[in-house]
Amino acid sequence: MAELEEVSSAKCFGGYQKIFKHKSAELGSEANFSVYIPPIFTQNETFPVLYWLSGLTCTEKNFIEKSGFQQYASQHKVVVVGPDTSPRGLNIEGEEDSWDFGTGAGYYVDAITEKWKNYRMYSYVTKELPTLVQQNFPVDPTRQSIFGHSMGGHGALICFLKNPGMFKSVSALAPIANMSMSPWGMRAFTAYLGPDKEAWKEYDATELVRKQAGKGGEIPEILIDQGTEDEWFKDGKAYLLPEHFVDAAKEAGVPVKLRMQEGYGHNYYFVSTFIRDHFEHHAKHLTK
Ligand SMILES: N[C@@H](CCC(=O)N[C@@H](CSC=O)C(=O)NCC(=O)O)C(=O)O
Repeated sequence: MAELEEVSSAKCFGGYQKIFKHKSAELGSEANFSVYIPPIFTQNETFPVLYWLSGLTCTEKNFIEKSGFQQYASQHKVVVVGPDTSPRGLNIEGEEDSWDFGTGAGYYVDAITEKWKNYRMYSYVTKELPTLVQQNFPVDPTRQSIFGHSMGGHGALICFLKNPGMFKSVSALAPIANMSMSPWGMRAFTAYLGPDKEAWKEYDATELVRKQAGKGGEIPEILIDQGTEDEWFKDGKAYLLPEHFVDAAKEAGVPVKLRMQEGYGHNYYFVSTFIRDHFEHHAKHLTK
């Protein structure tokens, strides 16, 4: 069993907000992740688990320090796990040069180019981390869901759509919903996946939802919130493109609720405002 080292622990809403580190086999580097454990009243009790994926520049800390989610995790009795956003400290040439590429910008894909071969956040999030969590924390592996913000919203959507049955539900706040058409996505996919755009489709939420035609009845409603004053969305900015995802989902018969939130930006003020709704969305699937 992989060894976990506790980095920090703080009591919060009756439960504990913790950070752990370990040596990741997928990433070939040390990796940190956060875990919120709700109050435990019964011995051997297990909880559903909700995976949170963060956006560009984030570590495992942004969400736990800025969103205020712990009160809802405590109330709904859900374990919440949040990984870092890329491998770190690999000394790859150029990995520290940009805020939206390299370190802090793993985009939840498994890179196939030689230079970025350690950037395997997709396998880390869908395989290594859930295994670690199931081995070390009181979770029920049959009740898992996933959500995220921006790059992490993209990550949540693709992890859900690529793994039917693994997650009970998905939601996203201001996701990068069509990576192949987003300037962020085009740069990252070219570097991590190479120039063949067919390979990009495997990690593009809009392309993946398009492929769900005929399976709509099996997919629970996907919740997406988008701020109208989001600097990556307003005035025709084409970084997020939630409308492309909604159109493709509609064609495929997949239920999506896109809520346009008047006046909100791309920041954690927006995330913290709507995070309660996202817990309620997932609790309907996880706690019944
Ligand atoms: N250049 C800025 C902005 C970076 C930024 O806005 N990051 C967002 C995610 S964007 C898409 O994935 C974020 O979540 N930031 C963390 C936070 O705590 O606000 C910068 O370098 O900060």
